[in-house]
Amino acid sequence: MKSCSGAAPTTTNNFLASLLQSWKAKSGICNSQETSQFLRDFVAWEFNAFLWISLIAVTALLLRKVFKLFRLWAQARKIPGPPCNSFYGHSKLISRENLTEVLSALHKEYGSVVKLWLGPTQLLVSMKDPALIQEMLVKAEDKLPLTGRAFHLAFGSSNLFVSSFTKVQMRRELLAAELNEKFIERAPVIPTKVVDCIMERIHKFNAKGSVDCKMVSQHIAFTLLGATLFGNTFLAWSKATVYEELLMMIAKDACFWASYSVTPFWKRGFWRYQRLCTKLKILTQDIVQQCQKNYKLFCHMDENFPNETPNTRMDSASGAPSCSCLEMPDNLLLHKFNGHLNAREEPFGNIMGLMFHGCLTTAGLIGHAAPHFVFTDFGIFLGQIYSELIMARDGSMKQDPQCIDKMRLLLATVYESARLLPAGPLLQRCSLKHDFSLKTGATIPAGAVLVVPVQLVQMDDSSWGKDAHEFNPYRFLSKARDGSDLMLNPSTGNAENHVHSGESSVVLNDPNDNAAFLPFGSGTRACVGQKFVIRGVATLFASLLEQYELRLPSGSQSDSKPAAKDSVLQLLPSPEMVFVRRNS
Ligand code: HEM
Repeated sequence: MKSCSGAAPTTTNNFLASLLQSWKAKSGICNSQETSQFLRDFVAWEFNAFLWISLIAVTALLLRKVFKLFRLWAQARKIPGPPCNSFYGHSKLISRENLTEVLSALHKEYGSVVKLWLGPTQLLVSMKDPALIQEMLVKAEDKLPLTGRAFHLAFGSSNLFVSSFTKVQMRRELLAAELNEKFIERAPVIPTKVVDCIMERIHKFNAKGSVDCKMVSQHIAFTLLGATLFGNTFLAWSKATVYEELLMMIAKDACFWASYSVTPFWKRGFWRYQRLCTKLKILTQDIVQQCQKNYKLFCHMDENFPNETPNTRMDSASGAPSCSCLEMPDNLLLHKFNGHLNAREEPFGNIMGLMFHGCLTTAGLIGHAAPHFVFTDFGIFLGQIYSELIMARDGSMKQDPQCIDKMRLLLATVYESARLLPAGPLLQRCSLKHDFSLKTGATIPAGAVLVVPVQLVQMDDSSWGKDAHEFNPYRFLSKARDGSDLMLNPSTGNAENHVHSGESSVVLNDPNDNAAFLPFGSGTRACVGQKFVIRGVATLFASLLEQYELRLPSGSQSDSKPAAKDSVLQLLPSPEMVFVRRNS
């Protein structure tokens, strides 16, 4: 039979044209009315098919969800804990502040693993037994999407703080290698120049009289992190103050905006917040460009000035105070660390994320450690700290880049400060796809949120002894093998002898040997900055105490208590302090 249209389909791939052609050929239909009828029928048929497929897909999806939910409910019945009485679960009863108290009461009643329904689909499982916690933190690799969401909203798509372990793994390894090897194993943890710069700022603060401990801690943390990530260029960067202010403003609102499950585009406040984040991005770009410019320039000059290191040349160019000791190279992290971005990543997202997390947490630690060095509180304790300092300054340790390792009591004080006031009240993990079996035989169903109430675990008598709630850095020190006398507690009164008795009389225990030490988390997603931060903060205190005595303003008493603010736990109200300059 002859084709009526007279025009053959232009390509064999054109499904509709060929279908029409063969239909016409078969039925002998030639006029345009019938053709358009055919097209209408065809579109209607396609549309119906589409609707059916969508309906089937949505039903399958819903059934899957309902099945998962039933499974969650069934599995959760086996975990001890209060039942979910209302549709809203227990979430209405819990505020951010009292969640630790709620979990504490539940653990007392139900044991070391308890469930808490936050809503009909939201199951929280809390663990308090250190051995179980260690097992869980090693096995559970993914984190809750909320944290990643806060970083994503503020700093764009980046993959250092995201939920999935596979996405974060490579960056973690690069960062850990940079922080641990480069700084800790080959050089003093913080170059003298950074310490000098921080001390210079403290002199300025001090000129105004008493200082707010929080403000100084924040500033120290910011300078430490900035110099670590951006090198010497950061110390002379004119926009550093604005950057610090922006970072703190973002910290105030980050969790609030991330808590919306749908990004609140309709809120004006959200756009204000976004503008702050954009400004931060522009400033990060600025400092990164400056670092790269300086680095390229000075590397290029290498051949012409073989006697000068890139850093000494950069000092004079960047205007940073010059110093003869080992220096931190500019461009740290920027090349290696940022060199593996994929197309969707915000180029500075990881750097901003690190500045954000590092500054807040490190400031919290410094702010909590500082009151322990106040002169009036611990006579014997401070005496020992000063003895360590004098030994480090005058003795053989002076030229030793690892000398901070020998200030054991100082390091133990930093550990103890981190133990008593961790950065956050909870560690969290989740297992969205698979059930999670513990050695005890208990099964945590997929979809449950796993949490560790860090404050409870770190102040538990069974892990830390009867003085678990007290400040006792000596718990991290133990007797040296040579059998010499040992300091255990300042109240014994004989402790002073030990520091004078030589370097080897006490040994600093690795705090991570105690499974209940969790200020930096543990397992596959533990904090990458732990080693660096502990030694960095101790180094800063060593310099500070060498030059200053810390005192409370006359007539004032510190009655600060730990409370959550700006995404971290901190002492509130922030204590005031006076730095009294020591005689040489
Ligand atoms: C006193 C200071 C700090 C504290 C208390 C702290 C604490 C923490 C905690 C509790 C976690 C979560 C761990 C877990 O869930 O098991 C974490 C994660 C992390 N920290 Fe820190 N941190 C500090 C400083 C730093 C610094 C200075 C850096 C790097 C420059 C850093 C890099 C990271 C990274 C990259 C993660 C994410 C790990 C992941 O999700 O895989 N931290 N930190």
